[in-house]
Amino acid sequence: MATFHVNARQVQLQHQAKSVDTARIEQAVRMILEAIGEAPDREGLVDTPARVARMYQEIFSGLHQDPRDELSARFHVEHGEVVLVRDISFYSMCEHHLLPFFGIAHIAYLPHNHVVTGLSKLARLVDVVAKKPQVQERMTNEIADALVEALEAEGVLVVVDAEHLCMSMRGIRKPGSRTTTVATRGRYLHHPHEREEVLRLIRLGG
Ligand SMILES: Nc1nc2c(ncn2[C@@H]2O[C@H](COP(=O)(O)OP(=O)(O)OP(=O)(O)O)[C@@H](O)[C@H]2O)c(=O)[nH]1
Ligand SMILES: [Zn+2]
Repeated sequence: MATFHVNARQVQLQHQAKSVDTARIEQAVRMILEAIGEAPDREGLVDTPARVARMYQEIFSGLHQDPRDELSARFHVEHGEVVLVRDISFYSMCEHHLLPFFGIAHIAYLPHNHVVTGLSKLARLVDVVAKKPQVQERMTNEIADALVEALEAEGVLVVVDAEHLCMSMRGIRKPGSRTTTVATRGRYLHHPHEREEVLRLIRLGG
């Protein structure tokens, strides 16, 4: 069983590697360098298109992955109350400017029938939804939906807090401004006091 799991993951990684057309990225980066008035063949830039292609392969690796696959490790525990993992750091790329936005995600869920997933899997889930051109609201909702769909979680609360470089280093230029997004599912939609309790637990980490 464990062996199959590893093999499936290797297949998935091979698929990921193929899903980014590195040759086209290299051509495109070269064109951008020319378009901004640079000399792509000068010493410092000659390897840059290939470097950027390798980097995009890494930072956009979530594009062809199903977030729910990250939650395939499921087991029973004698625990029927909330599970909260706080302060999961992430880096994503804003789909409007292709500049990073980065921060932390907090994930809380109420297990269905005592079925939980591994704690690290929640962090893997954040990485998969972050590693593609994104907006923060969609990222937050994709995390919540994966938990409902894969774990049938009775309730989910996801809070994402991030800084967007497209607001800091260009445009409106407001470094330090932070954006908080929340996605609520299931029981927490209808039981505000329970939702408030989870938010209180999240604040304990602050
Ligand atoms: N809602 C939301 N907006 C985002 C996110 N990331 C970037 N944006 C915004 O996307 C918008 C794009 O606006 P446009 O007017 O098309 O682009 P722009 O002229 O570069 O806008 P400015 O950033 O205001 O200079 C900007 O207001 C960004 O702040 C995100 O994750 N969520
Ligand atoms: Zn942006």
